[in-house]
Amino acid sequence: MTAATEGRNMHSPPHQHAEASTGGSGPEPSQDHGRHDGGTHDGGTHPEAARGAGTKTAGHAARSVAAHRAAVQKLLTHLRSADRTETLPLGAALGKGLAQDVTAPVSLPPFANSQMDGFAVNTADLPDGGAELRVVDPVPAGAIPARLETGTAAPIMTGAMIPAGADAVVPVERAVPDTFPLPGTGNEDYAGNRENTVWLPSTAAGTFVRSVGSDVPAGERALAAGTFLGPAQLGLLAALGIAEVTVYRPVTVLLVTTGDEVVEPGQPLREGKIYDANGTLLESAMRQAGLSVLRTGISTDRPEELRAVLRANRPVADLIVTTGGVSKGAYEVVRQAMEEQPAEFLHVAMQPGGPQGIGTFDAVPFLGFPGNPVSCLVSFEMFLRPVLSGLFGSPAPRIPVRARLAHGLTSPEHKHQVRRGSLGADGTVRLEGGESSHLMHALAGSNALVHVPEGVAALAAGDEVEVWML
Ligand SMILES: Nc1nc2c(c(=O)[nH]1)N[C@H]1C(S)=C(S)[C@@H](COP(=O)(O)OP(=O)(O)OC[C@H]3O[C@@H](n4cnc5c(N)ncnc54)[C@H](O)[C@@H]3O)O[C@H]1N2
Ligand code: MOO
Repeated sequence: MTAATEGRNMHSPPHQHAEASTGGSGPEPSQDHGRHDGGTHDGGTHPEAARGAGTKTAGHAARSVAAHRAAVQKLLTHLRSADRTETLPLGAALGKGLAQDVTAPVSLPPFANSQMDGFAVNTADLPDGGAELRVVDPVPAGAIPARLETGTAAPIMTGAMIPAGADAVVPVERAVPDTFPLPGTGNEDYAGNRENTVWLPSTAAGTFVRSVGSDVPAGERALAAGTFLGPAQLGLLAALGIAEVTVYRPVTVLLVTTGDEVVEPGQPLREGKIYDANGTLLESAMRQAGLSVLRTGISTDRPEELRAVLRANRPVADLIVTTGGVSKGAYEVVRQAMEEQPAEFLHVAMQPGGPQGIGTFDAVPFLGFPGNPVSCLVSFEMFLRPVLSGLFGSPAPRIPVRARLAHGLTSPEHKHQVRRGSLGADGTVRLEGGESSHLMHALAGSNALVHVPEGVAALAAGDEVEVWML
């Protein structure tokens, strides 16, 4: 939105919300206790509060974060369908979401084996006080050993099959002598001494034996549909002998940034213009989350141009995401481009990222994120990322951790505030920058989002908060 249109917005009539297209989330309880101006709690020091000062807006209650997330989920649920899956070799499946349950085709381990380099024994041969046992042929990993006869001990290597008749392994360090016979020399030890026997201490049955199926038995569900495939999950599939896996195909996002004031990085910056941060910021966040992203270049503030861009590219898009042009002005390009479409523009009780658009454009799901860069990333993290995680198992969900604030903060009581911060190794989190959503430098110096839930107006140093690592 340009300065000129901002000026005009101050005198524009209150915006009437479009018919809700997503439905389903039902009437929202009032979240904002009569404040609908998109400003903050601090009585006008926040730039966005100053910008909205004196503006009277329609008395619609803000939608809760949970309700908006549910609306986003409803908008995208149809993308979780069998015809949107593909079967890939394990090496290509990193970071994808598993589309079907995987049942273990074999047991892990597939046979009982030794957890130590030592002597396979029958514990009945080792009474209290230990016993001297005759040493028989060693069992290397990969071999099928002969049955262990009563009164004998078989040198056995880690991972080698436990001989029939043995029920425990004594580590070589606990044997006397604590060495194995030289390979190919029968019972001779490394020093060349004739050692036909070894003394072993008393041992409980099962000691250092990795029993068949103790990790996962054949026939059991090894991974559930919707699991994020990281190194550990792919490693498990490999251990089970599975070479290919069925995953969800990436969602393709058509990402369009807007604004007459916005220019591509690398271009000369004329007066009154700013560089497009949102395109790179969101494309990066989306690609990191496993999405396929199509960029169109920056749309001007002319709605017919934006509509043309969206129409030209919509056939390849599973989802359209725009930035900017969604707040209260009369000349907001995204709102205007969506006028004939089943989309609504509303306020979520969240800061930043309050103004949001949601609906469809020519039947393609559409999300309109606000123009401020931090608002864009917070919108992605609060709505799109968790919904995609829940539907497809990819990206991996953010793991909420508890941390102690390094210093106090204030927050608009009627909104869920998302601050940016740095979580240190000592478990304290330091806020980076203020609450304003244009603070890219502070965002770039952060490693976490800090959540201050609705109903909280102030927190002190040492108070616990929920933090999401970025
Ligand atoms: N009267 C009101 N005014 C505003 C409200 C409100 O509730 N009532 N909400 C404020 C809040 S909060 C936000 S966030 C913004 C959202 O506005 P828009 O989505 O319409 O976005 P714009 O006005 O186009 O831009 C906002 C801001 O972000 C800058 N911008 C836009 N695109 C980019 C980009 N690609 N890269 C970097 N920066 C970008 C733009 O220049 C503006 O400074 O509305 C408030 N106003
Ligand atoms: O606070 Mo706005 O919600 O800056 O995104």
